Amino acid sequence: MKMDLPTLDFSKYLRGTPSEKQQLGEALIKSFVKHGFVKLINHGIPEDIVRQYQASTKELFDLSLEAKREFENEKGPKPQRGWSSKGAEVTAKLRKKNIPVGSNGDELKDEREFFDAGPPSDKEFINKWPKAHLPDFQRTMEGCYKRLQAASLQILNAMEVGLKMPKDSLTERCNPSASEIRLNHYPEVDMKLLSEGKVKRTHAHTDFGIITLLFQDNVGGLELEDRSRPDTFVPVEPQRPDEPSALVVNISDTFERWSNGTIRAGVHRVDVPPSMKGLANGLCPPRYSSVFFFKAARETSVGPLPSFVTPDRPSIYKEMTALEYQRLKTEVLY
Ligand SMILES: O=C(O)CCC(=O)C(=O)O
Ligand SMILES: [Fe+2]
Repeated sequence: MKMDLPTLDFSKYLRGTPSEKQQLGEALIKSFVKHGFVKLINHGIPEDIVRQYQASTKELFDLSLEAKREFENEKGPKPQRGWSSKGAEVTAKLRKKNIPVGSNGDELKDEREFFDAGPPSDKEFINKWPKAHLPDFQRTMEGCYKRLQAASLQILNAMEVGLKMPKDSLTERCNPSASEIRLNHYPEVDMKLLSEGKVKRTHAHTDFGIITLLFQDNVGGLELEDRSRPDTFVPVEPQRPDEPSALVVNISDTFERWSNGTIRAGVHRVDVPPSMKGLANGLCPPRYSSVFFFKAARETSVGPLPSFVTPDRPSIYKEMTALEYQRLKTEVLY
């Protein structure tokens, strides 16, 4: 079953007339309310940055296991830093619905390895880099980080326009930056393992931040929940090799909380490419994605914003800081 995920031309916001900006902002919010997702073309991130981001993703995971262990993430209730091996976290545990009765969910593994890095200047949760093996990687990632943070702020400004909120009333909650880069590698895998049902490339979940920005490769497999038919998932078209990069953006938990549940986080997962659905043998090709979790400043509240709380719609989420929320969520993963 296909779903038409809106593709919006973000240059209409970046370089448009006031009325084009307004239209884009409203279309953005409409898509987020309906799907929790949108695709943006002409997103303003230069193509050479996107290519560097994707090439560095592949280069990192091509390192030997032994090399990757030198910058491995330490498990715990805290922002993740460095490399996480296959099965290190159990993403499925982020969504209670995933867990069968009588199980704690530990058998619901993800067939993926990933890498996380926070703000370049982070003194609290220090980044881990593959310095000895890829000397330029850190500089490239820091460049990508800055450009993706800037793009995220522009998208959030466009959301303010769509929601008729004062300019910067949302973006002012994002300084200093606590966003994170996430690189994913889904290794080539036997279809038999994926067809058994317990192991997925990534089990269904929502992300923790405000919005998530994602560049995919040409393989396919990202799926989002169809809200008109809960618990069914539909594919997001993969990137076409001959077209400029499309940025996939989804609403994440912090925005759902800020909006007091009026704009819900997009539930998503990674499955086999659409052409391989239903096959129980053969090999599923490797896949890579380059992601940016745009987050609120650590001390900022992730409780509902006053403009979303009314006598008819009292607050449905607890007050806590963005860092407390991240600790709570990462604690569940291990
Ligand atoms: O690889 C993808 O397309 C999705 C990755 C994802 O959902 C995540 O890293 O949170
Ligand atoms: Fe995700």
